[in-house]
Amino acid sequence: MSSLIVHGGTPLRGRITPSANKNAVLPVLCATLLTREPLRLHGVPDITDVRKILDIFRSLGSEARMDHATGTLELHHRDTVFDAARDRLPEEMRSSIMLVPPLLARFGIARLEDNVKGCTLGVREIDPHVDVFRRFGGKVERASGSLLVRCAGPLTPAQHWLDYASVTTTENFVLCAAAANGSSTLTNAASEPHVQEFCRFMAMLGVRIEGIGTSRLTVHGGSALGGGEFRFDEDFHEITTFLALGAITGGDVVVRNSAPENFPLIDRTFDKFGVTVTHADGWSRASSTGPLKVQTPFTSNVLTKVEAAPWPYFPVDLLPIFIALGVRAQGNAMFWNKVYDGALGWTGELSKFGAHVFSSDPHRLISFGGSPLTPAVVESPYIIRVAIALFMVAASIEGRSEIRNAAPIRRAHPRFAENLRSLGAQVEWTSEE
Ligand SMILES: CC(=O)N[C@H]1[C@@H](OP(=O)(O)OP(=O)(O)OC[C@H]2O[C@@H](n3ccc(=O)[nH]c3=O)[C@H](O)[C@@H]2O)O[C@H](CO)[C@@H](O)[C@@H]1O
Ligand SMILES: C=C(OP(=O)(O)O)C(=O)O
Repeated sequence: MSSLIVHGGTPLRGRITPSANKNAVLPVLCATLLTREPLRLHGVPDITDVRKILDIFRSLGSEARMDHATGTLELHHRDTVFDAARDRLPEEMRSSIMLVPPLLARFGIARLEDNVKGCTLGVREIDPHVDVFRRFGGKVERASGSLLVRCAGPLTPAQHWLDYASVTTTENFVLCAAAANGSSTLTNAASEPHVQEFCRFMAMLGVRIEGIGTSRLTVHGGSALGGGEFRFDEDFHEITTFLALGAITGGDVVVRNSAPENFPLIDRTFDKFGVTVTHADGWSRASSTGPLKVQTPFTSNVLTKVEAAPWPYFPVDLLPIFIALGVRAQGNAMFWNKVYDGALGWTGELSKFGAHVFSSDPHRLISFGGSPLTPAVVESPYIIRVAIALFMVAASIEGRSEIRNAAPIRRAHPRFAENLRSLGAQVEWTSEE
């Protein structure tokens, strides 16, 4: 078990250049399997989920050369072979499910392990994915401990309307549609910045996509896909995380940010906790005058609230980070996770720091912020952003705290402890890897 040990209470100060977004990089990596042409990807983060995908590529016979010093990945799926009886897709990460369409398109079969689950956020359905595979002509059946998906001939174009704007289901639809010969349309598509980035990568491969960034995507598939070069954008999760770390420790952190147009709602949410975010010349900065304080609403009988749902709502993966700000800020706030039904169970750990939060139901939490906090040993669930949130609270308290089971952070944030130390944090992992 990897724990993070922090001696908190130091205001973090300095500049951070964020890495790419895991949730853009992983669907892109899965998509690369659709083309037999060479590819060069820039800004690939050294995170455990990426390593797992590259390992499976190599075991299938693909060439994958990663230069960790520059973040450049050379990929070539020319002699790739998949054997459903032998090859196992990576476990403990949701993204493995996006290897299914390229495997179907190339080999007519894919096998998905039941343990292809990501963070333990509650129910994470497989059925919307199964619906998509079936729409494109896939046959789906249960095998022991896995799902088998087959397609005797080429995938056929499809029209589909999702029950809800699911991120990876949208990406799976686009992957299937790129391989299907004709035009396919998805309604109620997800539109997160990482979904848009993934679609731009598909366009670079030669797939024409209309409606990127909207809730209806039309994909013109079937043409031979090319190779090329692609550079990943900065991760808005990591940008927000470091800005929040600066704010919660009373410091001054400046983060590179080439896409401030994605931030108006995130900025307003910071504002609700007394943190002002400014963007200038490709950098973002969080500042506060004095201790954090929750804004008082003008409406009577309501709490200041953070309402997380599919984009363009406030992003659900950022909710724990703002819960951390909530327990630090004077005043009360409500956090509403409209997506997951099991994403707030961890909040009892906050009481070990002396924080006061109340779960009104599986989707809603109220923070009664501003209580004096003391260092603690806490245990993170298998949820990347919760390990970070617990770390944030610990970093704001003078003294030694320990975040047990913090390794999920390595799924998404390369050089996390190194970046923190560059800002002045006293932090270390108890074990490497
Ligand atoms: C690899 C990857 O990209 N993972 C992200 C992706 O997961 P993922 O694509 O698995 O998440 P989905 O968008 O499918 O949502 C997950 C679950 O939330 C529930 N749900 C979701 C939306 C909704 O309007 N109603 C609803 O009930 C469903 O039970 C669903 O199974 O998107 C999630 C939501 O932004 C993020 O937390 C994950 O980090
Ligand atoms: C929940 C996440 O990842 P996954 O979907 O792989 O569990 C995440 O990136 O925060």
